[in-house]
Amino acid sequence: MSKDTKQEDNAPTPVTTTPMALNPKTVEKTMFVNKEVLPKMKKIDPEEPGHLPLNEKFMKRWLIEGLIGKGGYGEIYLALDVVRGEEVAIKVEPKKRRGKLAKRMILEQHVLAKMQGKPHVPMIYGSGHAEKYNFIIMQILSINVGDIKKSSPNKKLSQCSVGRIIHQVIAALQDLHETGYVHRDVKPANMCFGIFPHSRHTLILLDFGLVRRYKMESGEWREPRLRAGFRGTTRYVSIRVHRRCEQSPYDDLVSVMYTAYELLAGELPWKHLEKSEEVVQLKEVMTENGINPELFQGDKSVLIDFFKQVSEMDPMKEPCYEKLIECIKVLYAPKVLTDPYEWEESSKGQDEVSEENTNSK
Ligand SMILES: Nc1ncnc2c1ncn2[C@@H]1O[C@H](COP(=O)(O)OP(=O)(O)OP(=O)(O)O)[C@@H](O)[C@H]1O
Repeated sequence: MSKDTKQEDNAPTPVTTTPMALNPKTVEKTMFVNKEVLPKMKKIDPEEPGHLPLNEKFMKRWLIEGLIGKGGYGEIYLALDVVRGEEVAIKVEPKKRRGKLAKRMILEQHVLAKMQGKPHVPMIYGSGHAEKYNFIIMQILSINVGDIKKSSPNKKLSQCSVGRIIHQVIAALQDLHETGYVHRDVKPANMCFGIFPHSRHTLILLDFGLVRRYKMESGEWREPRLRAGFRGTTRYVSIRVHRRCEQSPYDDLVSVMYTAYELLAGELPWKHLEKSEEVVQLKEVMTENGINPELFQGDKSVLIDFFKQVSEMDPMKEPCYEKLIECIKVLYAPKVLTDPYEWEESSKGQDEVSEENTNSK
């Protein structure tokens, strides 16, 4: 569960009927999935109630193969769609939480449905509700960026990978913001790459359970509340969120800024602080009186311009996404978004070796 995340406060949209019709246009063939790139399975504690049973069919169609993700509200399973012979991800959330109807996934499927066709959101193949759960059937993705970082040899990513990740997150947020919503939980664990040769360099933003509408269909911004509840994850939220301000696109971009720092530097300066008041103090030290050079020494200095641009933005205005992208491109030039990432380059050697071994048998 995201630290400090709470129940979404938007009006819910009803879940689609059970199950929503599959859209053949959005169904991607997953028959030739290389199991090596699938997310690692988590152990299921048999004592803990509420899991979907392994090797049984959910809704008579999706054979549950393992647990791949577990948040505070829902669980994500790898499953085989027995009708199409394809691997999918199933996100489930109990319909009731502490006696109340759970709304997060209802809102999430609503926003995901609106965003279908955009390059940086997961494709959804169906959604609805079963006896005890709300569920979303979606495109299966690779391990998340937070776990990629953790498994890299020095627990950080190269400037070139970070630049390309951040470029794509900004593009993902531009699409979401243009639909009228703010994400409110941008962090490395909510970013995954695709698993196919044509999608493995495309970053997908996940977890739309905390979104909030900030502007109307007309483009007019909603009146900000004087005091908003805390939504997000302490490590990545902006100073404004600590101060309980209404979130705007600016706040998502501040989370992108902290994400960039964490991926590049290995950790954020407040990683080991437990109290939210201490975290916000250090965030203030970092940017409140201009960018603090102490915290941007060595390799981190490449982030100074990006930090300046984001932290000097007006939170009440639409961001200039193109300018931010131009600024972050400096980190990965002359590479391009389709070039292999460092983790592929290290596994490429191994793939070649294992292929050679197979061939020589
Ligand atoms: N479609 C997918 N394919 C592969 N892995 C996924 C997919 N969706 C989610 N995951 C994995 O599951 C993890 C949790 O997913 P998600 O954030 O959507 O769940 P959540 O219950 O809303 O979490 P939280 O309580 O942290 O907000 C992600 O970090 C990711 O690693």
